[in-house]
Amino acid sequence: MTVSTPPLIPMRTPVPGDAPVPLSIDITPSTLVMSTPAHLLLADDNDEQAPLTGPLTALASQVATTLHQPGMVAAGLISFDATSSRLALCSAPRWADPLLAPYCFGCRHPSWTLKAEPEPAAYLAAVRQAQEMIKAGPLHKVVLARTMVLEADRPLTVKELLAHLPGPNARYVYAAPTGEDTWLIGASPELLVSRHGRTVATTPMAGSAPRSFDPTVDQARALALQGSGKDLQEHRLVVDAVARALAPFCEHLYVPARPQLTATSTMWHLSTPITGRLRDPGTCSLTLAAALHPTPAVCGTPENLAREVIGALEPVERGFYAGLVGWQDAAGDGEWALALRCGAVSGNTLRLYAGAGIVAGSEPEAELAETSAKFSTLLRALRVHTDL
Ligand SMILES: C=C(O[C@H]1C=CC=C(C(=O)O)[C@@H]1O)C(=O)O
Repeated sequence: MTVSTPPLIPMRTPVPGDAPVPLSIDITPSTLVMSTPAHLLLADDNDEQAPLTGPLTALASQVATTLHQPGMVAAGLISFDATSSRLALCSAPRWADPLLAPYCFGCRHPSWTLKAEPEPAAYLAAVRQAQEMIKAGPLHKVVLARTMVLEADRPLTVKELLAHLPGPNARYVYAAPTGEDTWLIGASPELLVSRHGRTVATTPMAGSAPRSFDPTVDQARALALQGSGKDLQEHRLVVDAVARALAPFCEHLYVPARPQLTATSTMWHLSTPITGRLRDPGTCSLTLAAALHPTPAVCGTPENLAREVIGALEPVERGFYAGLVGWQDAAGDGEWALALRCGAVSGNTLRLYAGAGIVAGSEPEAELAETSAKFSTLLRALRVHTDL
């Protein structure tokens, strides 16, 4: 069994003013917080420039004209449907070492009430409907998501929620403002794309299995995933789409023939670390993100049909879930993770999102269990005990 190491991301060279791991993170309601395998970024809105809110296709040129000073970054969220974004333009980003472990000790957790939306039975019905469409063709794969609404007995703060999220293998931990006193927080395993100089990296994931507390069962699930025809097919669709989208930008593109296993604290995933070298050093990270998003890891194939099916079968708008969270600097370097394993925070409410890739060979009950396991990334971190 091969278990992957994190993707190769060159460390950013420390500059004067960088801080060591912070003991307490100083954030305001407009701070984007993003911890990646290489660093922690804290980016605040610039008082003189409103955040960029346009479609993904317009962002590369808007960011290029707006980031006029070395050291500035544009950082934030891009929606799943790519029509809207919220990128703060930050002239003095704070960089520090990544967050590796929870940094909240002995806090009082709220009491929660939970409600699945839609109910599990409705999700199962939607999965079966999607499978009928796949049988009829030409749909091959669609990612169907559901949500879980958690109501706390008191208002939630991003600071307290974020403090519990870092942990083993949650490669991208983030809290990003989405509006007046609303945020998306999450702990995602998946890198959509990074660009550092001429080096491009992406780690598509698809094909998953919940982890088990029993080590024997856990290993058996990992091995079964590695040999599962259904999961390998689901994974291949994503790798092919990603390689096709990146190829025109790259003079070399290394695509491993077989996926690896990646573990998070709650899931096993099939993942393929792809690296490339840019043909044109002027291609920025947002141009690459626009060419890739949405991959079949969050949407499906064919893409337009999958989008329609998602619109028809998912009762809750995705918003920024399954969109992108990340940053780009004035040199065009940047990192964009998929906004997965996340929840939208507003007042006392936290709405969690989780999806699963549906293909012809899917078993609806297993896809429901997979979404439950994906919810448990945040539920466990926040000490919410529930039988999903
Ligand atoms: C859509 C989600 O996960 C994606 C990422 C990794 C594996 C996936 C899968 O196996 O279905 C999903 O494509 C989610 O976490 O909500």
